[in-house]
Amino acid sequence: MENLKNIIRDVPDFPKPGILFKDIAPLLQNKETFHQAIDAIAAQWANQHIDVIAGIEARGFLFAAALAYKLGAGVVMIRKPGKLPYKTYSITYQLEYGTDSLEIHQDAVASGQNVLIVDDVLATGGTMKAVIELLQNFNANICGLAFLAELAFLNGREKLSGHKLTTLMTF
Ligand SMILES: O=P(O)(O)OC[C@H]1O[C@H](OP(=O)(O)OP(=O)(O)O)[C@H](O)[C@@H]1O
Ligand SMILES: Nc1ncnc2[nH]cnc12
Repeated sequence: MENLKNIIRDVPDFPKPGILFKDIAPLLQNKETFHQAIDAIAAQWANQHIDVIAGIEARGFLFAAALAYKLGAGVVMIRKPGKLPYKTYSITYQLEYGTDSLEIHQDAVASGQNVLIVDDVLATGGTMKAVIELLQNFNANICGLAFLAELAFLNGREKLSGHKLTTLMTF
């Protein structure tokens, strides 16, 4: 796992001064590290009978689709405002660098389905907390939260207590 961690690039002052951005692009574009990351996250969630994987736009989509294929699940898109064509539920939340909103189709998840929520990076936890709230619109079972990487110094995990949470690496 050290090679996965080492390939993530630090970009200071992006997207705002004072933010140290963890750029996962090098991990994605390398065929060995991308494959290794997907296999390792999938292994953490094998045999959990997951029906759908909810991926968070944009980088979360890359992991959600690959993991869903690997685990035999469907994919649900959680998107930035105004992108989804059908009726939506919406939520506004605080980000490490501003506020944002997310939306989901009102028929995205069926009653009783097992849902895994996936994103690339856990920072303050604001995004994932909002997505958990968004999923309260459905009578679904949130199996857990899967991340590639956690920025532990931002204590995002504290906002997500009560849910099974996995990450491949911690900064
Ligand atoms: O834990 P938090 O503090 O909420 O931050 C984590 C979120 O921030 C990033 O998304 P971003 O909004 O930068 O979108 P992107 O994937 O479209 O680049 C990342 O992909 C997570 O979704
Ligand atoms: N510092 C950071 N690096 C990468 N993705 C992020 N999402 C929120 N904060 C981030």
